[in-house]
Amino acid sequence: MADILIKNGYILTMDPDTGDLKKGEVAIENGRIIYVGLSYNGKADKIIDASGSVVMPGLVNTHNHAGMTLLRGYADDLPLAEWLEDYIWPVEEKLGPEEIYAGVRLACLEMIKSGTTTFADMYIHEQAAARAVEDCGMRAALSYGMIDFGDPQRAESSLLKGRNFVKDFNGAANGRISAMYGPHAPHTCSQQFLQDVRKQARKDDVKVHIHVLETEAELNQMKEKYGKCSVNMLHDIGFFDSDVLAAHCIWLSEGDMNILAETGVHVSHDPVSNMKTAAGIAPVPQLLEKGVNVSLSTDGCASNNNLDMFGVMKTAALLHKVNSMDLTVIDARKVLEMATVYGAKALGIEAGMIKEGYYGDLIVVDMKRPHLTPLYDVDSHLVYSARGSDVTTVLVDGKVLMENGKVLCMDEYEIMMEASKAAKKTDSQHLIDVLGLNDPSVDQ
Ligand SMILES: C[C@H]1O[C@@H](n2cnc3c(N)ncnc32)[C@H](O)[C@@H]1O
Ligand SMILES: [Zn+2]
Repeated sequence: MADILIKNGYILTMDPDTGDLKKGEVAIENGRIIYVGLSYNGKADKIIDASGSVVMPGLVNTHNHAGMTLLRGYADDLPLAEWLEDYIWPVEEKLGPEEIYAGVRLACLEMIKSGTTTFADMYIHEQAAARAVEDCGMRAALSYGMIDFGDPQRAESSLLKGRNFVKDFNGAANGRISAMYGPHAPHTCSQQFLQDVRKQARKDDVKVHIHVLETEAELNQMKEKYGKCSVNMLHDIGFFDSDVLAAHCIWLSEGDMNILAETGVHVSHDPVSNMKTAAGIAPVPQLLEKGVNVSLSTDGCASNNNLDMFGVMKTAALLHKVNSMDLTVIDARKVLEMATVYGAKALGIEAGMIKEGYYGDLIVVDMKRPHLTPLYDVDSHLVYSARGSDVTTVLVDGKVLMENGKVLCMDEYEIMMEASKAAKKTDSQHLIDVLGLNDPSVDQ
């Protein structure tokens, strides 16, 4: 007997072997998909009616700093280096594990409500992020953000934090959490430190998550320091392998792209963040052409400023069309693949497709909405017309986290209250109390 049977939906399997099904059924048992087809022959404990909806794999957001929901709108419209160094890094010092827990809970709530089932993260106090992920039921690949700035003592303490995180959380939450090493970037970490991290990751058999060539300033700094760009430096020290997830990858030469393709590095593309911070435009069509696995991501909430992967999908498509002045350069199906299949591949998880044996990580998108009417082409609507708020039901690991728009795995109001309270730790003079935290008549 299946645990859950989803009926009457348009099944966007994203699986080239089966193709999509205009009206199909998906059965889930013990967290895994056990049937995808026209009609399931067995019984199920629970039926989900997906009439008028698309059933698709949950979206995979491959680069986030989830705790940064607390800094949403804290400092905007500033040059990237100034934004990070003068605003974000100093205020992060004020945030402890309890605040980050509240911020990541808020991030998870926002992601679940907009159809993301898995995310990759790199941040401070990451054990608090792991706790939040464990509590809410999402899937995540988490890493402790490590920076040494060339200071051997910082290198040692950072690596220790990273190692402890991997030891404590890789495989946690019944396998929903995987741990990665998260050296911040080639210009904030010394070469020695990057080598040490690389060695440790191989030893522990876990993946590595890093920012690469987000800004032209990084490119110039690297050339000055090493006489070569970040990609060449990382390649020369043997850092690159198919277990590396590199975020941004904007300032790439043709040779750099070839290195990423040859070494099997996965690229996480953050179009909304890159546009907002004016970091540049990653050469995504060229990377895809060379066979690089490019997935999609929001980046942290402070540079986006939300975690809606539907917005990211649309932006990715539009950005590369206008940048190349060729609207065939990236189509809706390719964008959907990047947000599902390629994301799961980057993180090495059996998800991103509705396929027998894969995790029961899927979402239901309601198509009975004015902005989705009429319906000729499902791919087109999902990428160009839909929004995260069209997602009604979300399953992760075969558990229903949201059903018909109601979040079951947490109390929405409480999460917003706790995050708003945590945001007070920033000491910002600009925080506006919309939830009535300071009103004694509001139950706290
Ligand atoms: C893990 C670390 O990464 C920082 N961080 C957040 N957003 C960006 C970005 N766009 N580029 C570089 N670093 C970033 C966080 O502020 C944290 O300190
Ligand atoms: Zn980032």
